[in-house]
Amino acid sequence: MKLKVALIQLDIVFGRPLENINSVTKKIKSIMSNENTPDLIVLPELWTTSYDLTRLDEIADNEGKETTEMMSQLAKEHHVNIIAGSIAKKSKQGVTNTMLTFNREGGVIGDYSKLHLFQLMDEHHYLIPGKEMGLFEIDGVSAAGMICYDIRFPEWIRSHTAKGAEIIFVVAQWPLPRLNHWKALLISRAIENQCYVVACNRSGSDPNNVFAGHSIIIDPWGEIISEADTEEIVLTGTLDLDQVKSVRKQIPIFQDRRPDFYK
Ligand SMILES: O=C(O)CCC(=O)C(=O)O
Repeated sequence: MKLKVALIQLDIVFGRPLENINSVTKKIKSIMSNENTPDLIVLPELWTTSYDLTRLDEIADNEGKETTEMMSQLAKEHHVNIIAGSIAKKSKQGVTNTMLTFNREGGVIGDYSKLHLFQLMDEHHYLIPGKEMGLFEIDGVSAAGMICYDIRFPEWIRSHTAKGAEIIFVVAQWPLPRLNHWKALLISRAIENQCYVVACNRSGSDPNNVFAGHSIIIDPWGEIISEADTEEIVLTGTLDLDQVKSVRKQIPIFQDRRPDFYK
């Protein structure tokens, strides 16, 4: 089983959802007008609003309705799976940083809200954390979604791969000064979980940060399949899911682990 992925590494206009929605729609249509179309498209974290947290009351998506309508329509029209990065989703309880995933029929198959809020970028003052796991199934493959800072918590990712996830999708707004952490953490997560890691970061800057880009696709052996630079790009790659099985057979860490001792 093979899965072709396309990661839209884009610069995001600060606090202007409409402009971002228009430019992402154009990019998705352009990707899907090529001959070699992907099975799956991935967007970065908070791609509609960016980190304009003080204006979330005004610009967060009410129950995620606008994003759901638009992405569902695009997924269905182009018969493509879409991991719609994450958005600021407003509900009665507060605003979450939420990753919505759509299948080729336009159905919502994943709804994961960031568990670990990143204090360095004030998330804990404006957002509430999620309460659910990020597991979903895409074209019959078990996968999980993670949002940016989540990758610093290996136990969170392990709890998903222990339940069968073979691909970890990461959406991010990871700042440039910690680019070395981004790469080291993602490669480590791939090696220790013997899974694909598909990570889409943003490029450009906002009033407070310059972002790293360097979206990346890593195989279950920890090898980099493709990697972006800092600029806007559509990064593509093909995942061969048989490789997950063969690496897990060669070094059977899921059989050998001793969770009873990990307290
Ligand atoms: O952990 C980091 O260094 C970056 C995390 C981050 O930027 C985020 O979660 O938005």
